Amino acid sequence: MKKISILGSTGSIGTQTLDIVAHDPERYKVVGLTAGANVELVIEQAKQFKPAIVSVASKTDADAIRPQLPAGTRVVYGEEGLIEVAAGTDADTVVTAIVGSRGLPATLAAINAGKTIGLANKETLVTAGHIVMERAKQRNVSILPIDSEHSAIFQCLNGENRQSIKQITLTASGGSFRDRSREQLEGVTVAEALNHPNWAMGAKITIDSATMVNKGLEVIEARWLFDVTYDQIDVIIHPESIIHSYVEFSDNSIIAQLGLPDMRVPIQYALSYPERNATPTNRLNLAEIGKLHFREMDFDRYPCLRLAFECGRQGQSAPAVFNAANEVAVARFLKGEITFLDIERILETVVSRHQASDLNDLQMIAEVDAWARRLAESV
Ligand SMILES: NC(=O)C1=CN([C@@H]2O[C@H](COP(=O)(O)OP(=O)(O)OC[C@H]3O[C@@H](n4cnc5c(N)ncnc54)[C@H](OP(=O)(O)O)[C@@H]3O)[C@@H](O)[C@H]2O)C=CC1
Ligand SMILES: CC(=O)[C@@H](O)[C@H](O)COP(=O)(O)O
Ligand SMILES: [Mn+2]
Repeated sequence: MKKISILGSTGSIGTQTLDIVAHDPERYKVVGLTAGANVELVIEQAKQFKPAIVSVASKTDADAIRPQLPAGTRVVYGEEGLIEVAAGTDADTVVTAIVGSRGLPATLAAINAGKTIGLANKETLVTAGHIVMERAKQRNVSILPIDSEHSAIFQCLNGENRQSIKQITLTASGGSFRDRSREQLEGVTVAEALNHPNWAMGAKITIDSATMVNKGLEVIEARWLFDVTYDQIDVIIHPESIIHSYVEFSDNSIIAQLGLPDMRVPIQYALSYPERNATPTNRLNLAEIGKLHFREMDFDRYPCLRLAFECGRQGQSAPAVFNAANEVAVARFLKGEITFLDIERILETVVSRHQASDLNDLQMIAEVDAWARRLAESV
């Protein structure tokens, strides 16, 4: 039986991970859960899955939920609580499903403790890819991608010689506004932006998908996970999200991974790797679908993707600044403080005012992250 802790169990990835666990209770046991604001849901989850430890955002929440949890459940809170759940249990695998770079310290703590990482939280790799990957190598820890594109690539590379990779191509749905011109983006609403054509996901990633920042983060994530150069990474628009990504090899052969857009497949693969287990998902029927479509990426239509490539190529602190500015801009858009197009204006302003420098530790990362956030709040 595999023991699992989930950081961010109340979110889209967190709840789908629990769905996989509930589908296979003989194979998986939950030992730790963490929530942010949604204490009602984490209470329900704790009653159903009986983890040894639960973390919530604040001491007030921790004190309030303690009497409602199964007897013996440890309740912790805050940043230290997250780290305790990430590193202080007998979990084999820690699923990182918190949104944003705030997940970084707990992810590193889990790696330090020798836990296998099921990585959904792409912002951690964008912010500190060099530190995370180096630490994982030192500790001989596997980082198994949950992000659908990276799970696809990981599956395409199974048994392949990494030296034979010619090109990795990430597929992008195009997001909520894929059929609109840039002029038609003026005045779009939050509700429209949250209406993703293919995937039901948390609010932040859904907005990132619409701006194409999500694909930018994924380009940087792929650079670290698969140790390839930015020249080896390409993005193509594929509106159906059936081909989740593909790899071209030195002999011009291409291997792709396909499936219906359902995150429970890549989650299951990360939990069961190197085995494959059944999932409670629907099967793909290509004859029923009939046609799949592809379009070349238009970097003028999606300037945030161009900026992400530039930040990735620049390296050092540039990706961390790009990520932090984006987290603030998206939060401001979701609160109705700025327009959709202001997100990219903020990103461009913050990135252009940043002088990239080396990031050697968490303290330096925290400082540059805070600088970018302050500027993104004030633009
Ligand atoms: N959703 C998807 O299909 C995919 C998501 N990802 C990545 O996975 C990660 C999670 O995404 P998703 O599940 O959509 O996001 P959600 O917004 O649905 O969930 C985020 C989770 O993080 C928790 N959280 C938020 N703020 C805090 C905080 N301050 N302290 C502690 N916990 C906090 C939330 O808790 P609460 O709700 O209790 O406040 C929730 O459990 C992201 O990095 C995303 O990019 C990658 C590929 C696909
Ligand atoms: C499900 C998943 O992995 C998301 O990151 C998804 O890729 C978002 O879709 P697009 O960014 O392609 O619109
Ligand atoms: Mn993805």
